[in-house]
Amino acid sequence: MLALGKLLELTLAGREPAEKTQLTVEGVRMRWLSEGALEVRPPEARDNGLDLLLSAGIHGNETAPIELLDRLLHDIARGDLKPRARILFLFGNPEAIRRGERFIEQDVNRLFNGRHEQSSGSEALRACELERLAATFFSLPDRDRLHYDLHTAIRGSKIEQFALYPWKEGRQHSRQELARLRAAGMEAVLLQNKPSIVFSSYTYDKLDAESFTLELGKARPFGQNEGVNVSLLETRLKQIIEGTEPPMTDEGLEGLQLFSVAREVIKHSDNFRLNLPADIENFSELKVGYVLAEDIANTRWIIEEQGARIIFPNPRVKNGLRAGILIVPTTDENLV
Ligand SMILES: O=C(O)CCC(=O)N[C@@H](CCC(=O)O)C(=O)O
Ligand SMILES: [Zn+2]
Repeated sequence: MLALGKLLELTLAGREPAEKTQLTVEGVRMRWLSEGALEVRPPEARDNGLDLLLSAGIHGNETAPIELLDRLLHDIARGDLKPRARILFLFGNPEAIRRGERFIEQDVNRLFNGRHEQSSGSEALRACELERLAATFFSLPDRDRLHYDLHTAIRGSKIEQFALYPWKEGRQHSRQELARLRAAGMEAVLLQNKPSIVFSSYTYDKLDAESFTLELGKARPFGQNEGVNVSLLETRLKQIIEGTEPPMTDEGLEGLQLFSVAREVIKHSDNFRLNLPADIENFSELKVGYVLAEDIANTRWIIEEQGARIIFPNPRVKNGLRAGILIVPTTDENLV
């Protein structure tokens, strides 16, 4: 296998490859761009006009998605997977991946859409570099742009695999992309309704990609991901890469649960208290009237919404950041 197919090994060892560009037997060009960043370009005659950004390891302890990208890269480097799409592979936070931690000083996924400019340290620099790599990759005109930012969650979930679909003023969510996600094994999609500072929101908002955060199961260390079943996603990604994806129809949305954000719960101070059991699962339902959280100056987060559920509850985030998202079921009427 070509040395550049071993991007994960290089990243874990903190090494630069001796050769920065390599050609597979199929004429696919692999180009190392920076730590944890590799571009794959099919021969011009085979290029189908799709630019696909696949990122993982934005949180260093979320290893199942990193292993999935590693397998795809190996297949490409061996010539077993024959891309027709241009692809950018990104391992988001190399130092955190090496240490098996979510982050070192600050969460990279709270530093996009310019937030890194108001901050400092290696993770702010990395967010800036990831924005630059994505912007350069998505700068070619007249091409389709797709970004999947792959994650696993801190806790278990009543709905194991789901996507978060960013929001931008004046842009509508795509039915076709939701059908594609359904075929890739996603059981639910959270339709965002305001701007955000995560990586997928940056590529959706600033780079006009169709972008998603995908949650694939519970975060575990390398080699311990038997419980995370990514087979449907892996099959679909291979089809997208090779341009052999079956056509998507409206029926493709069947069985996909849609949610919208009712409120983001923001932690304002060290007095923040979240009234949930430590082992609560994502998508747990909360009854109207329940006091979800309390914060400084007698602030109380009381459930008002029928059918409310919680995802990503985390009272340990830094002040000013999201400590959970309250979501409610929604319909597909606003999709295009
Ligand atoms: O399990 C958790 O609490 C977090 C899992 C995770 O990392 N989720 C992403 C979601 C990004 C988005 O909102 O699109 C994150 O929190 O960064
Ligand atoms: Zn994550």
